[in-house]
Amino acid sequence: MIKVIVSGFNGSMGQKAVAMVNQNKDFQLVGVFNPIIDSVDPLDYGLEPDIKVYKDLSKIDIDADIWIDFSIPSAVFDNTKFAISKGIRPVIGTSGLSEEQTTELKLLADAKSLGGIIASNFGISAVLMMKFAQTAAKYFDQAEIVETHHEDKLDAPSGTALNTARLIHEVQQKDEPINPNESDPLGTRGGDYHGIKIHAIRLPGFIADEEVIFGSDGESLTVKQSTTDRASFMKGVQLAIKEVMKRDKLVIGLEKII
Ligand SMILES: NC(=O)C1=CN([C@@H]2O[C@H](COP(=O)(O)OP(=O)(O)OC[C@H]3O[C@@H](n4cnc5c(N)ncnc54)[C@H](OP(=O)(O)O)[C@@H]3O)[C@@H](O)[C@H]2O)C=CC1
Ligand SMILES: O=C(O)C1=N[C@H](C(=O)O)C[C@H](O)C1
Repeated sequence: MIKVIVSGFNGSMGQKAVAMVNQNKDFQLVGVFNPIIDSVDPLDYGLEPDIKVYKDLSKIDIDADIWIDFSIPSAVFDNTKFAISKGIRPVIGTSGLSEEQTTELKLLADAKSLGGIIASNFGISAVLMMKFAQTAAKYFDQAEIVETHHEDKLDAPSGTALNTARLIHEVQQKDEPINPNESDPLGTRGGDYHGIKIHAIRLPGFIADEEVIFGSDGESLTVKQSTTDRASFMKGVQLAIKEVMKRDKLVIGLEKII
């Protein structure tokens, strides 16, 4: 039985993660964490009475194999560092980690031979979109990314958009802006990652969509995915949990293991 702690347990994704863990016969929910809660009574959250509810990281003292994190960008680094320090394998979905933070976490986990994953997106459609985009980047020199999310999203660009841009850049290895003479007083050309423009839309009526548009002389190619239910992320989380239990390194990106 794989023992799991869910951090950010009562958020939109945390609730899906708790439900998934409870439904999977190979997993056992042992604890949940969120510092911004009033009660530590599991019954107040519809949890079984033996589940430990924590609001203080330093008080987490239970035996656990996996730390699932769907919290907030400003907290995920400290949460992950804590999990690694306790030998709990991190399965991190929270966005907002910088490249430096990600590298530091990888070094910490690898030094302890601890398996884990930081995945910008656990959705199969998004992972395939990123893989297809990386393949297309070999044949198209120019790409722009448009990501659309619900209006409560705290960070922009999305972790998925940033990871897509990284994967494209890995192949293209370009660093210059496409048109350095461009005038854009309103910032309408979007963010710039090594010449790959990223446009972030925040609107009610959406969960998470992304399209990657490639352009070349006389032709274009669009790779697009849409998320219409957060439950879709849980297939990837389950797969990641089982996979990291067999590994001794921190993996960056679900696309590296499927
Ligand atoms: N990788 C993936 O596939 C996916 C990643 N995400 C990412 O997951 C994260 C969570 O998304 P979502 O569930 O929609 O957001 P929510 O705001 O719904 O949930 C976040 C939860 O974390 C809680 N929280 C606040 N501070 C901490 C802390 N220090 N430690 C633990 N929990 C804390 C919040 O509490 P309170 O509300 O009281 O502040 C809230 O309950 C985001 O970064 C999002 O981008 C989302 C979907 C898929
Ligand atoms: O905040 C979200 O909702 C999502 N966040 C992740 C991201 O930043 O890419 C994954 C997905 O896009 C949903």
